[in-house]
Amino acid sequence: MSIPPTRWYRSLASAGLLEPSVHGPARYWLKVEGSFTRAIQRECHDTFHVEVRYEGFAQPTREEARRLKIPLRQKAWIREVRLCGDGQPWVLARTIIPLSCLSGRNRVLRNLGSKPLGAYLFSSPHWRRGPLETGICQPKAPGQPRLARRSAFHDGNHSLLVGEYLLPTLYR
Ligand SMILES: C=C(O[C@@H]1C=C(C(=O)O)C=C[C@H]1O)C(=O)O
Repeated sequence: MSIPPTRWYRSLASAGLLEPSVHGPARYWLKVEGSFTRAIQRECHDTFHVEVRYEGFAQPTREEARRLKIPLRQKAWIREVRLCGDGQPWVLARTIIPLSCLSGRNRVLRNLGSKPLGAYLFSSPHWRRGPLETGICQPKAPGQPRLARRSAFHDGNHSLLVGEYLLPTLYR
């Protein structure tokens, strides 16, 4: 299950002008504050786990590079996971971590494995979340996400970008 091309909007309201379904059952998940991992864990009856689909140095998309203000050809540490509740994938998450973010105390970001990134970001006093964007996906196959959310996290002048793509199983 891969991440489809996505258009990003500064607010839920502006995305809603094109895609009224943002105001449907997914709305809660598009807006929920604090750690998304925690919010998902609260919804599980039984188990929660993070399944790593990809972790390594790769090329961000042009749009991601522009959003992070990094050189267009510079590779970054990219992490793609599935957040699974009660054995089902509920969310696909894609995180872009620029090279400048991987030194010093943040070296651990390369060694997360199945530990949720949110647990690290929200337990550290250094990271602050920027505003939430709303994403409208262009699914290419049945079952792919249609709606997403994204925000940058900042540690001083270092930033990383976390996109969370909601699978219909989460909100239907
Ligand atoms: C940013 C958070 O981290 C979550 C955990 C992720 C991971 O482990 O890669 C990715 C995206 C988020 O859904 C959060 O919990 O808010």
